[in-house]
Amino acid sequence: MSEAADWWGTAVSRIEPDVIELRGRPVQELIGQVGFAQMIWLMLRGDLPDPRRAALLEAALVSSVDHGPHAPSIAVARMAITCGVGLNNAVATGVNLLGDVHGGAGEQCVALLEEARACGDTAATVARRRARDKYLPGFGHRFHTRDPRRDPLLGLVERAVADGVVAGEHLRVAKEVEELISPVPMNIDGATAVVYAELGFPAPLARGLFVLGRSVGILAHAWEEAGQGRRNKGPLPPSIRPTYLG
Ligand SMILES: CC(C)(COP(=O)(O)OP(=O)(O)OC[C@H]1O[C@@H](n2cnc3c(N)ncnc32)[C@H](O)[C@@H]1OP(=O)(O)O)[C@@H](O)C(=O)NCCC(=O)NCCSC(=O)C[C@@](O)(CC(=O)O)C(=O)O
Repeated sequence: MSEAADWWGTAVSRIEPDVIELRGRPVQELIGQVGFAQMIWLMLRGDLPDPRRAALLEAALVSSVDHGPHAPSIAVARMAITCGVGLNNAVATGVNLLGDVHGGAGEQCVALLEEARACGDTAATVARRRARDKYLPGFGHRFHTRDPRRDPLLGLVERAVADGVVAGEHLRVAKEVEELISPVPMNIDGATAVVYAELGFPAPLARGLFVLGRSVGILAHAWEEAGQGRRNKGPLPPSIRPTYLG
């Protein structure tokens, strides 16, 4: 193959006149046959998951869709749309707020679970990590003392472990961490990280997958806000002035 043809060489898709193949499968065979969670798996990993694994992935995506205008990623998207930008800009604004502290901590949480698993001593791993940073990724919440998304997600993983679908090692370690830092609760980044790690997704994809799920809620909120017709809506009602500290 020539250097020019190799420039964007990809194993993800093959597009030729009248041909669209995604991960080696003609798109005609995918449309109407494959669910969106399966499609995400196929595109990221190159194969199709069995229905149990696809259902776990879908559950994690569903659980991270929305957390209302309290959540920074939702609030900024709503604010953005009132400034006259397009829906795509509003969605990008919300997605751009997902990071180490909000919605993106799944990446570091998977790494933490891997580290504890490899070390074989979760308490030692937690102590080592907390000596560097008092906040462990995937744990803690601004107002939930028990995140309502945790139990259903971990319950699904427990069932998958019982049925031999996943190994359960990341689940075990995550529960040990939670116990060690109790009462700090596991949050949604942590619970989805358990699912993604059990399914074998590399750590950075835990963040990428959270972005996909949350994009749905961001879009819904931006669309609703657009319909309310407010213009140039700031973070506070105009009657409330930030305290001047000068
Ligand atoms: C999330 C938050 C900033 C909350 O802080 P908070 O303000 O509540 O905690 P603080 O007041 O700082 O701490 C009080 C006491 O608990 C201790 N403590 C707290 N967290 C601890 C922890 N992780 N490991 C050990 N110890 C901890 C701390 O050391 C202190 O102890 P002490 O000093 O002795 O008093 C914090 O946990 C944190 O950075 N987590 C790690 C990053 C992470 O996982 N991010 C994902 C969060 S989920 C999300 O983004 C999605 C969301 O749910 C968002 C939404 O809507 O909110 C949605 O769906 O959109």
